[in-house]
Formats: sequence, structure tokens, C-alpha cells
Amino acid sequence: MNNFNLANILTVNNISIALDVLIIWLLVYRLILLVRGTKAVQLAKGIVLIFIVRIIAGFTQLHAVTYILDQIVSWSVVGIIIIFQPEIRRGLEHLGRMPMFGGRGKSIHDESVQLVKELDKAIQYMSKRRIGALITIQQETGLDDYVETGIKLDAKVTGELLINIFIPNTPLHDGAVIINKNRIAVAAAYLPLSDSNIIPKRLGTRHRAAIGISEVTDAITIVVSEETGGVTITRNGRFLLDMTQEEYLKYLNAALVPAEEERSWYQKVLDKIWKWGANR
Ligand SMILES: Nc1ncnc2c1ncn2[C@@H]1O[C@H](COP(=O)(O)OP(=O)(O)OP(=O)(O)O)[C@@H](O)[C@H]1O
Repeated sequence: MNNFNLANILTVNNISIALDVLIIWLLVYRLILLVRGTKAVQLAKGIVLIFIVRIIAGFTQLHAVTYILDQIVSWSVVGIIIIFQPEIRRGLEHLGRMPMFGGRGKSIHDESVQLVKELDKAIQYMSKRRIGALITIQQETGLDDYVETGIKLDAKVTGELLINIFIPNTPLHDGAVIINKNRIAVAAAYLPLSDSNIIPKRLGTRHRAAIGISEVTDAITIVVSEETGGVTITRNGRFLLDMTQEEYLKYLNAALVPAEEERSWYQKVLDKIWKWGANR
């Protein structure tokens, strides 16, 4: 009965199996976050379907179907790399920006502080003058489907540019600005409208669009109301209405600015190894 032995469970083999599962789980999780909200999801569903049919065909000994599906599967590796190229590139860029790869953590922090500063400049200006604005900041989920609907800018985020975009009766003012990786990807983008019935009636389509995008992605969206000048932030289907400057700055800093690096011991060791390698 009493044969429970921790040493038997914590074998190198078991630990490596657990690590294996954990790493795969993390990779799949990050992949899902990356492709959520993009057309890649439909493609992923198709791939899963092919795999299911392949397994069934294997069990039921449908040799011709198995052969064809095997060919498709082996060629689809090349296809996947081509089709998912933007997502793969984004993922690798993300990896490359990790602090241990060249210690760029500080500059990501500084860039985010600057982003919040520029957003604040624009929000203050537009709020005081009742210039309506809709700004969506991409997080983990890809926003490619919505970026496609806008007019490409790929410009540095500055308060002045944001203000200029939303000046009424100018070509870019209608729709949303989408910010990705601290750059304005597009202006005049169309966001999905929420059909939630908890949204106050006084809020129109600009706010519905901001809540809509927050329901289907993890993006953070800022709305400046044309009617009241009120500032609203939406995220994960929730909205914070009529925020003061202090409130939205606190929110944006917490959500967008990574903490100044408090490097753990293993990160310090990795940094040292990386720098040692780079200096050779
Ligand atoms: N689906 C959408 N995607 C992006 N922008 C949108 C969308 N729907 C509306 N807008 C923007 O919102 C503007 C209309 O705002 P509307 O007055 O209906 O909204 P509101 O929530 O009442 O905001 P406000 O308080 O600023 O008036 C449009 O001119 C357009 O710029």
C-alpha cells in the first residue's frame, strides 16, 4: 500500500516529459493568441480537419485516401510556411525582442512610455476641442483583418499625427487608427460593431465599434467622444467611460508599459552568456 515515493515520480524522464508537454502547450497557446482574429483561423480549422480525416482513413485502411492525404500533409508544411509567413515573422520578431537577445528591454520600456505620452497629447487636444477619435492598440491578437480595411500609414506615433488624422472632414478622420508595435499601421479602419445590449443608449457607433473590437480581440481601444469630449477605454468586452486624464494615464501605463527590468538571476546569467558570445 505504502509505495508512494516522490523520488519515483520526480525522475529525469518524468520531468522532461512534463517540460515537453508544458513547452508544447505554451507554443500552441501563443500560436492561438497570435492567429486569433485573423483569417489564419479558418486555415487552421482546415488543417485540423485534414488531420482528423487522415487518422480515420488510417484506421479504416482507406489506402488511396491515406496516400493522398499523406502527400497533402507533407507538402502542406511548405504551404503553411508560405501562408503563415506574416505570423511566423511576427512571432520570431517577438522572440528577438526579448531582453536576453541584446538587452533591448529598456528601449521597449522607453518606447512604450513615449507611446503613452503621444497618446495623452492627442487625447488632451481632441478631448478639449471635441474631436471624435477611435484608436485601437494591438496586443497579442493579430488585427490583420481590420488593418486590411484601413488606409496604410506605417508611421511613427506622434500626438500631432493622431490629431491631424481625426480632424473632421479630412480623408482619414472616419474610422479607426490601428497601432501595432508602437507604429500607426492604418487610419480609417472599420471595426466590428458590438451588438451588446448593456451599452448605454447614448453611445453611438464609434463606441460600439470600440467595444466590438474588444469583444473579438485583446486590443486596447481609446475613444474620444465628439459629443462630450469624454474619454473611454475598451478592452476584453468591458468599457471604462468618461475617464479623467489621471485615470486613463494610469490605465495605459499599466497596460502598455512593461515594468523596468527587475532581472531575475537566470536572466542575468543568460545576459552574461549572450554578451560574452556577442563580444567574441
Ligand atoms: N464600425 C466602425 N469602425 C470604425 N469607426 C466607426 C465605425 N462606426 C462608426 N465609426 C466612427 O464613428 C463615427 C460616428 O460616431 P457616432 O457619433 O455614431 O458615435 P458615438 O459613439 O456617438 O461617438 P461620439 O460621442 O463621438 O458622437 C463615424 O463617423 C466613424 O468615424
